[in-house]
Amino acid sequence: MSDIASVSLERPLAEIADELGHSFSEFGFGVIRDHGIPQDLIDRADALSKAFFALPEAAKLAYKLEGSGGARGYTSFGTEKAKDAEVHDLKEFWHVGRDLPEGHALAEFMAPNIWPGEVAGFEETFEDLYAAFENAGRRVLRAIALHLGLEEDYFDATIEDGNSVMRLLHYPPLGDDAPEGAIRAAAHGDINTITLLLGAEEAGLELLTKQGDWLPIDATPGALVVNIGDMLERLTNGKLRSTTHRVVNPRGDAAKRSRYSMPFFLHFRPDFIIDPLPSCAESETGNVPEPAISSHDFLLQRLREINLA
Ligand SMILES: O=C(O)CCC(=O)C(=O)O
Ligand SMILES: [Fe+2]
Repeated sequence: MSDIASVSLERPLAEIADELGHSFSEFGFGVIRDHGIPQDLIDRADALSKAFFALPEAAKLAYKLEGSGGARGYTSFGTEKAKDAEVHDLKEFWHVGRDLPEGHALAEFMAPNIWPGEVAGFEETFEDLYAAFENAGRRVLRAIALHLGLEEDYFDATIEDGNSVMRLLHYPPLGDDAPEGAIRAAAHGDINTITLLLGAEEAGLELLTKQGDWLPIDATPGALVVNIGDMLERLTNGKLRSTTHRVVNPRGDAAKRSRYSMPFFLHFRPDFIIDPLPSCAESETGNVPEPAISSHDFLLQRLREINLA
């Protein structure tokens, strides 16, 4: 078994497509260097995320939108629970989504963003980071398209105006009062198309291999960890794997430190129909294709399972 691929996104896509594709088939994960998201933007975003989570709980709770499924703004510690988990995750987070112009045909699927007034520069910085994540994600999907034998730009139209969500995550230092068995992020698969994650150089992220072992993911500082979500797994009839992963609690001194990370959950357009690709038929993957479903309906199904809708 080879290792998780680590590739430079500056290389010609045709050269990296299969290396990445095989890593996504075997592990569901790949590491991307030279992803084009400027380091100074990442540094600013990190600092602002830390500044937000350092606010008093009451100030943060003012940005919790009841009944919105946590799609925008703040979700407090002790809310999200992985599918089938007994206890909640040890994390709090903030969601930034796409801002569509008023009257846009897809506006009904995407609530407007809210911004914490206490943290100067938050809106501008995270709008920029959202756009930078999108560009990197589009390029990764072009490599995936080549690997699948599709036109390079196949995915471009499928993600245009998609309801991708950027999550700023804070796992506080471990308290003594955590429920038995609770971990920073319990084992789960991501729901979306692909996820691009910044901050994985801080230890804790692990994936479940096909053989059933937990494999720590170690990323070089500044690299993007990319994983396949359930929607792309369904479209490719399991050829690309949406792999179960988790964030374990650190031991020793690290337990006294917070962990911060920033996943970008790249989504298809809400009206994109996830209909398994003919090139990923049962004869190729051994799986019976799932029926077609719109990306929006699929998302709703899954959010209900994790307590967010
Ligand atoms: O914080 C991390 O490293 C991973 C987070 C994650 O898997 C998620 O939020 O879906
Ligand atoms: Fe995840």
